[in-house]
Amino acid sequence: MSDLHELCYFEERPVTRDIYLSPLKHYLKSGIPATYTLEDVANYEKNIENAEVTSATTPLHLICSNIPKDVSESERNVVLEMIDELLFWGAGWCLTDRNNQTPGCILVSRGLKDSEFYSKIVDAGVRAEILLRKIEDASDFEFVEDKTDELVKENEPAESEIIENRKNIKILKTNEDLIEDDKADPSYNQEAFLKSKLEYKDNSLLTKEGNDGVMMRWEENLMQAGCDSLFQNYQEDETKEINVLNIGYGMGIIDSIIEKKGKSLPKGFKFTHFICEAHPDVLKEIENRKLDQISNIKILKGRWQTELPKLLSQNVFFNGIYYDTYSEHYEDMLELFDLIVGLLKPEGNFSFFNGLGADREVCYDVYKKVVELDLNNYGLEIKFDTIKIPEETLKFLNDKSSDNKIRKSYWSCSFYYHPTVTFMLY
Ligand SMILES: C[S@@+](CC[C@H](N)C(=O)[O-])C[C@H]1O[C@@H](n2cnc3c(N)ncnc32)[C@H](O)[C@@H]1O
Repeated sequence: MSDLHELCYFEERPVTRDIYLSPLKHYLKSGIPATYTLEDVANYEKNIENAEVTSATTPLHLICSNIPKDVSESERNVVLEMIDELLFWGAGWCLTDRNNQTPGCILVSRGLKDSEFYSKIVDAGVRAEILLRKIEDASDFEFVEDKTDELVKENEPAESEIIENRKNIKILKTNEDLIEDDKADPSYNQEAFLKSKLEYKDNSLLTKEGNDGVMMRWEENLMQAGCDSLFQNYQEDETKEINVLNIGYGMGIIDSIIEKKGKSLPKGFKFTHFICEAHPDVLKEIENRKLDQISNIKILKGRWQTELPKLLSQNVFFNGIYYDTYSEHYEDMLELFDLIVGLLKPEGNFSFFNGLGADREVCYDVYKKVVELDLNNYGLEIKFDTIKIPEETLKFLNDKSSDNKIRKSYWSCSFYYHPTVTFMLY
């Protein structure tokens, strides 16, 4: 073990600046990388060069594993400064150790989720995600390329990155998974998805070839919460013309709930329910269910990217908009926000299926903040309600047995952050 790593076990108490922080600063300033791992040390001691890296147990992992349970206030401040120092020198907030844990995951498993240590990791994640996006945007311009390379080295995790798959769910991929990355996968690539065959079976909508869950019945109470958000302020609409838009029909769960709600509106309200859907097999199902023959339902056949701009020019405005698609990415959501601000009535509400980062709690918390910052840029604010995911649902979703019809599980958090978005200045 190196001297740097040894510091992170807090064997000597109390934890003071002199014993811990000063030497840590010294090691980092003298060139030891903040991402120097136990695995690097082991390879060095065995004289192994260019070893394939499969895990990264960094000083930040060790600190998170070893913060004493009985840490005093002054010790806590020193540990927080050590975390700050490591993050300043580029310690990766989302690197994974041999147990596939990030530093934040370790804090969660030790019951330290409500601590300042955890907040620091989450804030570092938010900064890194936003910075990376800016760098990606800036790399379109040649004149900034050299500088951004340096920034990437300093801030980008070396061996893992956040990517997204189905339903906008951002997942942390480690180096092993990255090799497997398949851009032609319908759960990742929208063009491939729209060409793939889908089938409705076992209370789910699945891709025929891959058995990936596009939509599943367990999300019913999340859809109920989504619908509740859309109708939150309809009483304030003086025109009494209530328009609700659902983007992505899937199994039509939220649409059935929206229809029921529409029927229960007080007399005098004129209710129209718009559904935007792009997949041919789902459009066929909509036809089979004869939804296009219901007078207050309007089906927008095509991708929202094509259909919603048309509404803008027709001056249609919405009391509620819900977004839940498949095989789209966070960048698509950012594009959608441009349209949301144009389509939402001033008292309107927007909500979406929130799978952003949901494969592990720390990523889910990072994206809870990232999306808030992005929406704030549009003059929108977001409120989250936490909904518990039942144990049996989690067990079913993560069941690896051959009986389970879904190929890949897409949910592992024991709770769901349900979002409701409104204009700040309303
Ligand atoms: C997860 S399902 C929606 C489930 C729905 N919320 C429910 O309650 O059953 C996603 C749906 O979005 C559709 N979709 C995917 N990308 C789309 C796009 N760009 N525009 C419109 N619909 C899209 C898919 O075909 C699929 O039917």
